[in-house]
Amino acid sequence: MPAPGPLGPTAPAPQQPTPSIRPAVSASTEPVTPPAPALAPTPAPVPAADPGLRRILGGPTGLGTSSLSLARALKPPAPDPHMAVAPAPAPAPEPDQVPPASSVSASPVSSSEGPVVPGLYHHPVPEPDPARVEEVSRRIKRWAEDEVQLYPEEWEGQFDGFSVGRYMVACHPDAPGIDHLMLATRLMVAENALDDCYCEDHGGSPIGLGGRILLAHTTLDHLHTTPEYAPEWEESLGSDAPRRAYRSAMDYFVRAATPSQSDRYRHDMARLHMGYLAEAAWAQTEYVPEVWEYLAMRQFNNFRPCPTITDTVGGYELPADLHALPKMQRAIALAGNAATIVNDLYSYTKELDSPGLHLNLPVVIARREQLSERDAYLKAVEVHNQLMHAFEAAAAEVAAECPLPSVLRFLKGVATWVDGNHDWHRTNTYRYSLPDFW
Ligand SMILES: CC(C)=CCC/C(C)=C(\C)COP(=O)(O)OP(=O)(O)O
Ligand SMILES: [Mg+2]
Repeated sequence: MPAPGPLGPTAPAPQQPTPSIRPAVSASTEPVTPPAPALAPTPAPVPAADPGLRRILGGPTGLGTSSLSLARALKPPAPDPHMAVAPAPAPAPEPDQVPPASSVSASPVSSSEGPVVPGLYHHPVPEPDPARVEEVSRRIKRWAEDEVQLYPEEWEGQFDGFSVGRYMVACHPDAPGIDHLMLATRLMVAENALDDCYCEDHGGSPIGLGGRILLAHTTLDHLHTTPEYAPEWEESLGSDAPRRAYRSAMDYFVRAATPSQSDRYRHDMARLHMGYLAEAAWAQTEYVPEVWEYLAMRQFNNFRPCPTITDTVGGYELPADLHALPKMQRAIALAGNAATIVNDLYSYTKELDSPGLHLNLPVVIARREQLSERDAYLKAVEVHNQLMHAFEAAAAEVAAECPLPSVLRFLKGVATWVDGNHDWHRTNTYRYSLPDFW
């Protein structure tokens, strides 16, 4: 098997570097002025004619206010020859029309396979481009098996059942091509490998998790140390599947991203790892947190690192100072929280069946608020819906205050990721099934 990707300046190049996504400046020789993003040949288009963006941008509503909408004032996007043609979305309703059928599901069945959680506020997505899904699925399997030796043969069915190709194509419809999609797909696989193998049901345990996670985190945020100790660290990075996957996926990512995008990702992964540790500490002491405490933990043990790479995957950059705006941070946190509670709802029965008490929002609400399982689940749906509405309001606020093309495209990308994430959970009937509450 070939060796995994490089660790930095002294390490060999990855096996299949993709010339089209090689950055102008090597990640190891970061200039004072950040280089242009390697994957951003063109400035971010302004996707304002899209109803999805109108949803994010919001603007005043009510009779006679449509001309005030920020989204309507913006130009439509320049056509992108690399982008898959998605079915044209339906036009946004005028204020006196009925709201889009997309908003709240009253029926447990949506258009394609897999029921929607009844009452869940969500937005259906176009069917992901099948050609992209097929190619991403083919390439990710080659990467998992040949480059990082991710799983033993007997886990192959679970890898296929995860359907990560469909997941990432649905979440990143604006990716210029397969190489960009692969950046997100490798990271998604690596993140799940670590969660499964360190924390959950593929050999994971809360005991000693802090040490294991910290060492794995150095695949993303390298150890800088003396020549005496560096070789042992370098060797450790190939010593288990999660570390091999993190190291390789990050290596590809760093080569494609700007330094500040890579740093953003490292920071989000540190947040994620802190969340894993809180969850593990509570499992170890059998502590059932209060609902707000659970929500705080789940804000860290969260999908956040996935939507926040939407600009790198889209081939442009949201500048660091705009990403850091408090209102942008709020919008990102709410998006991550809504997306993560979607997981709690769809994985509820899977987690009830797992050994021990697996915390998720319905379980914690039932315990802490003395509600029946059904009422607690319905309350968790309501919490999710409030988070989604809060995200959309927060995103509209940022867009109104800072209507720059990169900001608008980033917000749209995050919203699209949230919708694609919901759709993946809904359609992944291999992995998830709904409780029988309706
Ligand atoms: C992809 C990514 C950043 C994952 C990090 C955390 C994670 C695995 C989730 C937010 C999903 O939640 P959970 O661990 O409950 O996953 P399953 O329900 O087992 O699918
Ligand atoms: Mg879950």
